[in-house]
Amino acid sequence: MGVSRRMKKQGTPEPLDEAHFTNLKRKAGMSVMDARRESEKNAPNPKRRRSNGDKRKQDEKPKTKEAKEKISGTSKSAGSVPPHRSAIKKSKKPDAVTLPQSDEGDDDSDAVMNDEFDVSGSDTEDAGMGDALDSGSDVYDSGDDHAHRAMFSEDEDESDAEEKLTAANIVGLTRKLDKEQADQEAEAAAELQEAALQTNIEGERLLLEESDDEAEAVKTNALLAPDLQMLRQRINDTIRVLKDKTNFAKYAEEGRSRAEYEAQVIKDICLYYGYNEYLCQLLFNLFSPSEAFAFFEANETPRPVVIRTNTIRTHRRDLAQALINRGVTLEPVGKWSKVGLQIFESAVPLGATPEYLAGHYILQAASSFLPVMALAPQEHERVLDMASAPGGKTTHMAALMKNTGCIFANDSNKSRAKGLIGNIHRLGVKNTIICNYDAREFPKVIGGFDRVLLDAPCSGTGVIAKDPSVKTNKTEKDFIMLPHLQKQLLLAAIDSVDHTSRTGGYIVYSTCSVTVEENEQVVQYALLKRPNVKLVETGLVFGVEGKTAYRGKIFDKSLSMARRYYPHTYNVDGFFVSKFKKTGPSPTGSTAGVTTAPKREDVDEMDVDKRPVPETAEESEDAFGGFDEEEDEEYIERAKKAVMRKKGIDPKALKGHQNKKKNGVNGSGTSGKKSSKSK
Ligand SMILES: C[S@@+](CC[C@H](N)C(=O)[O-])C[C@H]1O[C@@H](n2cnc3c(N)ncnc32)[C@H](O)[C@@H]1O
Repeated sequence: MGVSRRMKKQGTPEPLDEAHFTNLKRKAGMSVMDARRESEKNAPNPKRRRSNGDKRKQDEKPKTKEAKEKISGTSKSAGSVPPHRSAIKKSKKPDAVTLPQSDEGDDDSDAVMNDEFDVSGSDTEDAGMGDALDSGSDVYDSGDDHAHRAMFSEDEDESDAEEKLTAANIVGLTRKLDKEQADQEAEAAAELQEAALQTNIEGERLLLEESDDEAEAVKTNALLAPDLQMLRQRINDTIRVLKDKTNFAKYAEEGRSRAEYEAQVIKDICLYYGYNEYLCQLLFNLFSPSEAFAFFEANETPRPVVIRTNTIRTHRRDLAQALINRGVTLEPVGKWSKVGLQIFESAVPLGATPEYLAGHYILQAASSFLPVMALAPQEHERVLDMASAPGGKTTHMAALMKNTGCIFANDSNKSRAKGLIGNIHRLGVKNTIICNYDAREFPKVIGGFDRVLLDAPCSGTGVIAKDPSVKTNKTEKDFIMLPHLQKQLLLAAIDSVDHTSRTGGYIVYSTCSVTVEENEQVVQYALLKRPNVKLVETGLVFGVEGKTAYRGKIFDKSLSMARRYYPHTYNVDGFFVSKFKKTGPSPTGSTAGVTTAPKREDVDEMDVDKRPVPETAEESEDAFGGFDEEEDEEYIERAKKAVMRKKGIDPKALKGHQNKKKNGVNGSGTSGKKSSKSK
């Protein structure tokens, strides 16, 4: 009972409650985004925001209990839980600070990475919780070493001790929460009556087509709050009509088709949340109408702030203790991860603690752990991370491999690689080579990997809460171009793997998008083009099955082994994870095998620069690993010569030949030499 309410965790999460989402940005006549901007403007620091909490909290309540259940598809009896932000607060907590942006990004847009979270800010429902949680404060009191030792026990996943500790504090908390709930219910009952008057609008009226002027008025925030409420109510009502055949027969207006209702609700959702119509329809089609509504709602609130312990440098228990001592309120992210910590509140900037600077953790969204967990790279393997910047997953892989073996961390975007290099140095990763290729070319560069991760560039429809610009800037063209690139990249990933690998032979394909076009359809394409791979279980303990059929398209049955993650079901960023096993060589004519990986003995013989790498990116001359072009050229020349010598070619002889060609000289060696000298 109380335990689950109090200790609401990220891991294997329960569906989100609608009340949590509805942080009513619905100020008079404002779009969601504008209202958010407005509230940020008015509440620049957490303290101020919190002082407004009560009023907001009132606003946030769903109009009716019934409506709440309809929208979220859950009811209290069905185990609906309060939002994740209803976490424990210390009785005397220091002022919270705005948390920094994540160290990693899950799509190729920089905007995704620029979001800032405020765990105690306007999006939370913590009004009143401070008092309520007095009794629980000692669990998170940094002085209570015993409590935290128990919480982060040796095997990192012990929950017994955690529960005992929690139980001791739960009675007072439960009483307080129950009282709050009773008050809310009384209030809701009063509102119910009021709402019944307001919303008892004839279906005909609800479905009246808006004139262009009216639609424009919504866009320009000229509508008054009641109209926005009515829009929301109409979405609710239409969703109810569309729920199933019975409801349609019962509630639909005579003469109106399902398609008309659908068109209406899409239009309303676009206006209410600010999506372009194409994307709205695409996302709406993924779910049942009520689930789609929950998805759109979930995109309006940020996901929990999570950090990943860097086990190269520390243990989660020690890190947790160190951060608690600094006034951070946290708890393990869930049983599914041994390295994640969910941050509820922090008195210090998480991107500037000594532990952060010493590389003990990285800010990383919980769902970004999943592709690496599925890949499960082993010690001493050779692994390729095809699209790796800024390195959240590369550094996770390095930690799982205990800094052994070798990771090729590639990204085609040199400027994004700056973050990758920074993270690699900060986190003490030493088994990684950074490359800057278009990954479609990779099998021609080097192959024979034990495992490959393709965390593909994508539209970012899973991270709309982080980057609301996706709502308007992703168009039909993106959903043609991106899958095209993703398919090419996936084939290259497959062709880069050594199917005879004794320990591996695996490829993980992931995106932070939820569209079928970028996920199942890409995987299906690869299965058709590469009969030498099959899908296997990801090994992930939670997640919705991949789709095997979608809008008339039938996919391979094995796609059910892929996993989908949604903000509204797991309170994590939207994600897709699939895992392939390569069972045979790539077909002739494919990119595979053009250049295979050199054998270990050959690598040892190669002309390798053994000078120490600078400790930090700042020490480097430029951010891309400190190489300058001239220096680079020298290394390339040396490596080329070594390769030539191995092939039995005299590099000097070839140099003369090249110089001749450069100068357009076809004649005698003398002129070639001359030009070389003059140069
Ligand atoms: C989703 S992000 C990768 C995030 C990264 N895996 C992490 O965990 O930090 C996708 C990356 O793909 C890179 N990218 C886009 N097109 C590429 C291509 N053709 N070859 C290699 N990388 C590419 C982008 O620069 C971007 O950094």
